[in-house]
Amino acid sequence: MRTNLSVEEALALVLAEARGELGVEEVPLREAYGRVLAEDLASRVDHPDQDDTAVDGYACREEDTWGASGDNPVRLRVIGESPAGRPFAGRVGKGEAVAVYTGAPIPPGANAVVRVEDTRREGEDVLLFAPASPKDIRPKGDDLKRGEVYLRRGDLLTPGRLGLAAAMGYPRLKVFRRPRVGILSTGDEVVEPGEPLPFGGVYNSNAYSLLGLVLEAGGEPVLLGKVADRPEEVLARLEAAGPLDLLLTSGGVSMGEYDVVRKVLEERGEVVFWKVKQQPGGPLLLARLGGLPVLGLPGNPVSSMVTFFLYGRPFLFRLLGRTDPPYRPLKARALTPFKGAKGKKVFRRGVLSFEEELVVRTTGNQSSGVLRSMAFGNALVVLPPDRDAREGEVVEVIPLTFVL
Ligand SMILES: Nc1nc2c(c(=O)[nH]1)N[C@H]1C(S)=C(S)[C@@H](COP(=O)(O)OP(=O)(O)OC[C@H]3O[C@@H](n4cnc5c(N)ncnc54)[C@H](O)[C@@H]3O)O[C@H]1N2
Ligand code: MOO
Repeated sequence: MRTNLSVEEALALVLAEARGELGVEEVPLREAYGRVLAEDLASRVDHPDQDDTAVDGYACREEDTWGASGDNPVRLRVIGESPAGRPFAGRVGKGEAVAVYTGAPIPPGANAVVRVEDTRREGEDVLLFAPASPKDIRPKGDDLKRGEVYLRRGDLLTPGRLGLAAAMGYPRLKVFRRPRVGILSTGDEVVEPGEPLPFGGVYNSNAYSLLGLVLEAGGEPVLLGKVADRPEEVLARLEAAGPLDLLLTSGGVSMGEYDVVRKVLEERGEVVFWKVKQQPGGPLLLARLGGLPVLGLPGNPVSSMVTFFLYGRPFLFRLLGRTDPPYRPLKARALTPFKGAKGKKVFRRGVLSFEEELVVRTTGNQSSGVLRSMAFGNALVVLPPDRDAREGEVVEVIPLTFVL
């Protein structure tokens, strides 16, 4: 077992456990939001499928309308109309116009459109108070070209991409199966919300903050409850859970020796590393149980969230083959001081905002037991080992991008 790793070494070992490929399933568009695409999608259509109008107005020949103005209107003869979905059958000749509505095909012969608000209808004729513009024509394939790949395997299906898949003509999409992530809590003091809280007890918040994080990262959380101090119980709980792609445990990693999960992992599995030079989250543990990767997250509520965000989330992204990075560091000016730690990389919680430049303020009490810092912070402030940040200094921040 390795110990006292740097954050980078630990992350590399965690990612190395994200082996193999998730199965693929086909889902209708309405169920595909937030899933990860398992195939490249080439457009089945051109969009628009022919030149069409971007405005309501009259399609005509641009050269017939030059010089049109309020004082000097141009008169054209209206020979028909082309609503969206019902193209005009004829051809627009010299001195002629066809009434068109946004999204309608431009009739042959026309090469420009004048907006309806720059016109006045007079029986069979229309008066133009401005010249027609070719800029209000959207060329065929402006948005999508048939055969071109716009969405790729590994792309997260955001609202815009779901719409794009629909626009390309796909009713169903192949997506990766959601990784199943078991969440197991330990600790005699841990009690489910709703139960009476005994003296010294604490409600099981970790299970639910982790559930949210797993969902947000594209996983399927499997709540395994809390285990008492019996190894057989842990194994029975895991067996009943069905197949998992990752197991998260929370608690019992700092002192370790008496902890049931640690005992099971050492006796039945293999501990890859324990302890990372970071704060919070120093006692993080990585193990294997059979083929199952296990992240032993520290019990403190902030520590379990931060370690999942830094290691569990990238693990799931890797397993899903996602094309977007799990987090994107930025630079921001610290408007409050942030305290570092000796020999450890530090992740403080801050509120990031834009006030002429990106700025970040502390969320206040930075104890690993104060969950409010994760509930109301929107960024981690990253300090290298042995470094405090003074007020006014530029620091690295990782936005907590909970996008789904
Ligand atoms: N002598 C030392 N003590 C501690 C060390 C150390 O190095 N030497 N490390 C500290 C650090 S850092 C952390 S983080 C914690 C990690 O503790 P454990 O993972 O062993 O977790 P517990 O002791 O079981 O609990 C810690 C804390 O978190 C609360 N907790 C636990 N589970 C939950 C849950 N599901 N929901 C909400 N809160 C939970 C628990 O009540 C404790 O308050 O160890 C330090 N100690
Ligand atoms: O790492 Mo412990 O995570 O600070 O309280």
